[in-house]
Parts: sequence; C-alpha cells; structure tokens
Amino acid sequence: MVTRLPHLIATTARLAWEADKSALRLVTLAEVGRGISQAVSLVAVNRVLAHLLETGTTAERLAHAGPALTVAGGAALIGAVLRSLSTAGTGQLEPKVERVATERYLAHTANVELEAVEDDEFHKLLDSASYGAGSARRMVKYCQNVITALMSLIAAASVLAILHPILLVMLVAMTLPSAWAALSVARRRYTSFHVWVQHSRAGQLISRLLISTEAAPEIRVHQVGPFLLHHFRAMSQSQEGEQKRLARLAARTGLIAAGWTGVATAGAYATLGGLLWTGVMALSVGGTAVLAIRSGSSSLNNLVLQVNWLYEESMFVGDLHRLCEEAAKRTIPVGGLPLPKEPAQITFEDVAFTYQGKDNKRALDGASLTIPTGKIVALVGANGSGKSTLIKLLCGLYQPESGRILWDDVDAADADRQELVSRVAVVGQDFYRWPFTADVNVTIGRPDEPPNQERLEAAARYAGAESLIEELPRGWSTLLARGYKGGHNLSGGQWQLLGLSRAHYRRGQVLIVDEPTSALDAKAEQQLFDQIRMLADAGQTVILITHRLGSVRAADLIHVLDHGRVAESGTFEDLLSDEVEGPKVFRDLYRIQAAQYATEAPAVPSQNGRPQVPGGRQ
Ligand SMILES: Nc1ncnc2c1ncn2[C@@H]1O[C@H](COP(=O)(O)OP(=O)(O)OP(=O)(O)O)[C@@H](O)[C@H]1O
Repeated sequence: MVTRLPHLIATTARLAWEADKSALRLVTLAEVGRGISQAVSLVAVNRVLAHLLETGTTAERLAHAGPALTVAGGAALIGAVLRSLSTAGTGQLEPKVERVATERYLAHTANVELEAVEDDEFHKLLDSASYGAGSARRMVKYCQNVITALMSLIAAASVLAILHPILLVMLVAMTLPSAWAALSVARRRYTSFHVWVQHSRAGQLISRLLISTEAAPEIRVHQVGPFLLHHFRAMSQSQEGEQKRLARLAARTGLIAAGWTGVATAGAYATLGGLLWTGVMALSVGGTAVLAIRSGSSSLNNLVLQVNWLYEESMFVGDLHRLCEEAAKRTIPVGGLPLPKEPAQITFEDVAFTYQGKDNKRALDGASLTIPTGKIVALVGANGSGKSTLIKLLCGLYQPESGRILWDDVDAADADRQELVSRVAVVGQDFYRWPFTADVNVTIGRPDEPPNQERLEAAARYAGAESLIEELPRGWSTLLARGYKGGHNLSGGQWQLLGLSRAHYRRGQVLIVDEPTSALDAKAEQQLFDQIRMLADAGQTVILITHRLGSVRAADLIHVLDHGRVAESGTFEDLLSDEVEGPKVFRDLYRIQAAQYATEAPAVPSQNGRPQVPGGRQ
C-alpha cells in the first residue's frame, strides 16, 4: 500500500490535470496549507498545555498561555477556510475527471476492431473498465482525504517523535492491524468483483429485458415475464450468497484486527504510564502525548481507511488503463496504401475466415470470386453459407485468416482502412435503428459531412420512403424512439426503407444490400429493384444478398455460396440452364422456391384458358 500510494495519487493527479488545471492547483495548495495549519495548531496546543501546567497563579499561567492560544485559534480558522476552498475545488474537479475518464474509455472502445468487441475476454475488460470513470471521480475525493489525513498524521507524528520516539512506534503498532484488515477486505471485494462481473452483467441484461419496449409485446403474449423474473431472482440470489460470504469474512477480519488494536492501544498507554512513572516524561508533556496519540491514531486510522478506498477504486481505474492499452493494441490501423480511384473489380482469392471461439467452424473456406464494378452482383446460398461474412470481410470489418481481397491489384489488408470503409455503403440484415429523428437516421450514413437536404430527399426517393416521411407526425423531425416524449414507432418494413435511404445517402462506391426486401411489400420490392437497376446503369456497384431467388434475375452476375465456398457463378440463365456445367446448387434451391409458389398461389387463367401458375412449372 505504501509503495502504491504515490503511484495512485500521481494517476489521479494526471487525470485531474487533464480535466481542470486551476482546480487541481487550488485543491493542492489548500491541502498543503491545511497540513501546515494543523502542525502549527498542535505545536501551539503543546505550548498552551506547558504554560497551563507550570507553577504560578492561574491568572499568570493563563496570561502566559494567551499568545499560543491565539496562534492555535488562528491556525484553526485558516484551516477551516482552506478546507472549504479545497472542498469547492474538489467538487469542481470530480465531474470533470469522470468525463475525461469516460471519454477516454469510449474513444478507445469505438476505435477497436470488431473482432475485439466480440472477444469475451476483451468484453470482460470492457465491463470492469466501465466502472473506472466513476472510480476516477471518487479517487479525487479520496486523494483529498488521504492528503488531509496524511498532513494530520505528520503533524501528530512529529509532535510524538519530539516527545519520545517510542510513542511513534506505539502509534504505528496501534494502526497496523486495521490497515491489514482494510486491505484484505478490499482485495477480496475486488477479486470477487472480477469473478462475478459477467454474472452481474447477465443479471442486469435480464432486468433490462423485463422493462425493454422491444421485448414488451413478446413478454406479454408469450408470458415470458415470470420466466425472466425467475432467472433474475436466481442470479441475484447467487450474488447475495457471495455478498454474504464476503461480509462474514470481513466481520472475522475486523474482529481479529480490533483485538490486535486493543492490545496495541493498551501497550501504548502502558508505555506512556511507564514514562511518566519513571519521570522520563513530565506530566505536562504527558498530556500533550495523550492528545497527540489520540489525534495521531485517529489520523492514521482515517489514512488507512482512505488509502484503502483509494486503493480499491484505483484497481478499477487500473482496469480502465488496461482497457486503453489493450484497445490501443487492437485499434483499427490508420494509414496504408491508397485504393485505385475507379477499380475495375474486387477479387476474393481463396479467402478463409473463422470467427473467434474455440468450437467455431470456418465461415469462409477458400472462397474465390470476382465482383466487377458498376454491375449488380448477387450472393445467394443456404443459411450459414457465408454470405454476410464475405461482406463483412469486404467492408474491412474482419481480416482474412488466409487468402487475399484485391481491389484491382491492391490487397485490402495493406490498404488505408478509412478509405476502404468510405468506399462502401451497407445496409445489413441487422442494420441499426438509431433512436434519433428520421432525418438523423438517414444522414448518419455520412456523419463526417454536414447534412444535405437535397441528398436526403434523393435517398428517400431511392428507397421509396417519401410517403412514409410525409405521413410521420413531424416529417423528417419525428423522433423514432419509443418510450420518449413524441417518440414514434415504425414497422419493420418502414425501418428497412430508412435503412436503404441511409445506405444510399452514404453514396459509397459499392452499395451492399443484405436481404433488402425481406420486410417490404411486393410493390416496394419491385420499386427497389427498379432503383437498384438504375443505380447500376449509372455505374454504381451493387452487391445484393437475398434468399428470394426470383429477384436476382436482374443481377449481372450471381455467386452461389455453399459451406463457405463459391459453388458456382454465372447469370440467372446460366445457373438454371442444363447446358452450363456445375453442381446446380442454385437450380435446386430455385426449384424448391418455385414449387412453393406453384402449390400456394392461386392459378391465374391464361389467355388460352388453361390455368397458369406464377413462377411455377406449367
Ligand atoms: N459473429 C459470429 N460469431 C461466430 N460465428 C458466426 C458469427 N456470424 C456468423 N457466424 C457463423 O458463420 C457461418 C456463416 O454465417 P453467415 O452469417 O456469413 O451466413 P449467411 O450465408 O449470411 O447466412 P444467412 O443466409 O442465414 O444470413 C455460420 O455458420 C454462422 O453460424
């Protein structure tokens, strides 16, 4: 604790310096001033006692003690003024330190690779580090308290050392047990926190689900409430068990420490008695010694307590520092080779990729394909065949385990990542529904540029979202966050239109749409495909991922993925044709879909009177 103390104070001081230099100066000066005033006060009290116990009449003794008494009073007054100055400075510093620490945490986290965010070890660190900012705030207060206690202690200890050095030893002996107890309890609490951090996060997740607006309908219709409550209770109860264990251990440690402190205190007073008895110490000095022992032991106890809290909080701030270090190692690299301005094609060369986790299979297992720019390229394949993974690699969210992704002849691994992501606009299956207004939900596609109304309207036109915006209670300014005043809710399909508008607003060279029509009605779907065709005709590269195989008819090239590899590629006609060689994965999937239409759709009478089934065999 002693060796760590300067480091802990320095860490907090650095954060405080960054947050508010003048407030830190004020607190430091006020605290040093308070220490000096306390020392002066103790020495003055010593003088007062000496004068009061000397021979002479009461009036004479009081008159002699007068000046020292005035000094003691003056020192106390100055100490009080300095204390209030220090309190004001600390109050100013605390929230600023918390903000600086929080910003550091958030900035580092926002810049790490996606893989780091999905790594459970990193996430665990994120969880514990999230307490670091609050701890940094509290550390300011504890640091102030430590300095106060330290100054009082130095004052009392100096007096004791002058009176008799053995008294100083006794003072330390009286305080050591409580120091040991406080430290043991803090360590145990911190270790337990780390063991339980994910458990408590899971408990919080369940409690948040119970009040979440997204889960509310299902909680009611499927009566999930009691199930969630049961799990919440079970998780809380196991945590209560841990708290009980810690409390029992803390009580035992406290009892042992109190016993030792009692013995040491008795020893201290016995020693003092011995010194007085043998005449080594004068009675007047004995009185001061009692005062100094009492003041010193209470300062030392307070110091131990404050350092202990400081120590406990510092462990969380330590987590915050570790997170920042770890995040810096896993941050998205800056700089790299420039990408060709107008690449002719993007090529995947034997790309393999496995998600983190010990039992994960390869999501991409030697995928090779070409995406010619300015065309519509469709990616199709069964669930889990690797389509979305391929797109995430194309966007630079993950790096291939082996193989290369080339923009003409520039390997994406060596390219400037910022430039790479600025070339793509993506509306994924799990695109985010930002709890902001409708216009922000679209313009957030290009947050680095000021919002542009014309471009916003064009994006809405592209996605067919104009009538949706017109019907919103406040148009573009409607808040799309349920549970907030004026908050409005959209249907799944309406959200999809906004997601598409966002991707269009971004104006990336490559537009990636993953299942863009899954929630759209037939008319909106048709309108969207017309728009996509128009974009491709104007030179935009569109990558389309869909399970609606009929809708890839308009694609210039279709890649069919199967178990992380490209099973076959070609145009819609090629892939259905008997003449073109291949495993015919697409044709099999297409026939299954077409058969569903054949049995489900009502027959439409044809002109020659025979029934005809849309999309089906006749
Ligand atoms: N974040 C992840 N962590 C671990 N495994 C993942 C993750 N995302 C996908 N996978 C796995 O990778 C494989 C490929 O998934 P991917 O999402 O690329 O398939 P997909 O072809 O897009 O499927 P779908 O048509 O269902 O969207 C699957 O086995 C899936 O379980």
